Amino acid sequence: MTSEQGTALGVNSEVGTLRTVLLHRPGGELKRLTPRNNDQLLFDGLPWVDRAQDEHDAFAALLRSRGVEVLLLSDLLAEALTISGAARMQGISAAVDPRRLGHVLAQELASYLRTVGPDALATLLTAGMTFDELPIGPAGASLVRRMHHGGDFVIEPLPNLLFTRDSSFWIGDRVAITALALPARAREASLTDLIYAHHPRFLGVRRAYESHTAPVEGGDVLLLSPGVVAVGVGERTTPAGAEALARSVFEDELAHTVLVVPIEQRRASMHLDTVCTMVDVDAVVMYPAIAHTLTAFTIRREDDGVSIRGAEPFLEAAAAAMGIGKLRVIDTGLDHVTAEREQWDDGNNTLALAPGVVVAYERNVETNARLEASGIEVLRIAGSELGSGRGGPRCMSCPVRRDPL
Ligand SMILES: NC(=O)NCCC[C@H](N)C(=O)O
Repeated sequence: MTSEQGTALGVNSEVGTLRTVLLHRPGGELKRLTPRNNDQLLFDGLPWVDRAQDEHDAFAALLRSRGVEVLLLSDLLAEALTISGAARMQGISAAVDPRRLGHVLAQELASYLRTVGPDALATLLTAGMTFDELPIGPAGASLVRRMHHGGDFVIEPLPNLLFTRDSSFWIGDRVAITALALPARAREASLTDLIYAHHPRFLGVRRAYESHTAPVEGGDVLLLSPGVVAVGVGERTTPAGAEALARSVFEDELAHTVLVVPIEQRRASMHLDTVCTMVDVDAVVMYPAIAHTLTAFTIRREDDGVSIRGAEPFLEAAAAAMGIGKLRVIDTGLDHVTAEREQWDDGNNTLALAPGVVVAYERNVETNARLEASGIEVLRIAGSELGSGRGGPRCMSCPVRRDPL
């Protein structure tokens, strides 16, 4: 057992010193994006893939240079598929959809996938497969094969795997596999599920939010302080999802308070972490247009059930729940146009490596300058290609181990 394996995994805040993180180095799945499918696959443009990989490598290198252990999703996936037949079955059955492929093709595809080695299978499960790439004989009795175009997907690619924040998150010593709201992302959770179930690194790790009763995405979940969780409700996480998550974390004694934060249902603010992230134990960077209008419902665990208050101003409700006098907002103080541009480019989506130390996209010059003026150390990364999926450093990282606060 390595020393890392001997150290307890878990996360109880947004800012405790980051020790281990899960990233996904983008690969062949980004090469599937075309002007015809990019909207449906939730990208705003077509990234230059080699450059996106360079940018991602630099992000991973920066984290390593700061002492963070970087786990890569593809490596974990291939290792889990190598070790476990059950993992292979799980990955294959999530990727083969008989409703879309028909039974003939579904059976042929599943039989083929069972013969593929673990590395190749990991690639197929992430990058997908087109009808042209089907290695099995003529269409025969499959009407579906006869009627599809060669470039259509037999297995849909998962370009948004890059945003590891959304398909799982840790709360305390448990991991939650999320229920992703949109069809383009739903299968991502089958891969995080199989990794956490079958990779030896995660042996014995227990689950949070197991019921999956309604959509909850990790980008909407902020661990404001030990025991206090904020959950954004908007385009992705639903009110039912937030309610179910609250009940689940109360039952498992992972939190005593959940703040449910309504956010506008539009692409620019698809998750709470697109408008607000923590940069210190008592400080957030927030999109100025909403900083003082955001509200929250406060759900508390009580001896005889739960209580719900609100909605009240978010900053006050958060400070009260966290037991601090005030939650500092780093006042980006920007004019409307600059603030809107930098919010769109994920200026508010920072990843904290420790209290007061964050990773941010370099392009958000004004927001970064304001953060530094407030005493925050900003480690800049390039993101011109990575950002075309509309996600920043927080979206691209799932902390697995932070020092407890
Ligand atoms: N937490 C996040 O905000 N993640 C970014 C997700 C971007 C992705 N293209 C999506 O639309 O889901």
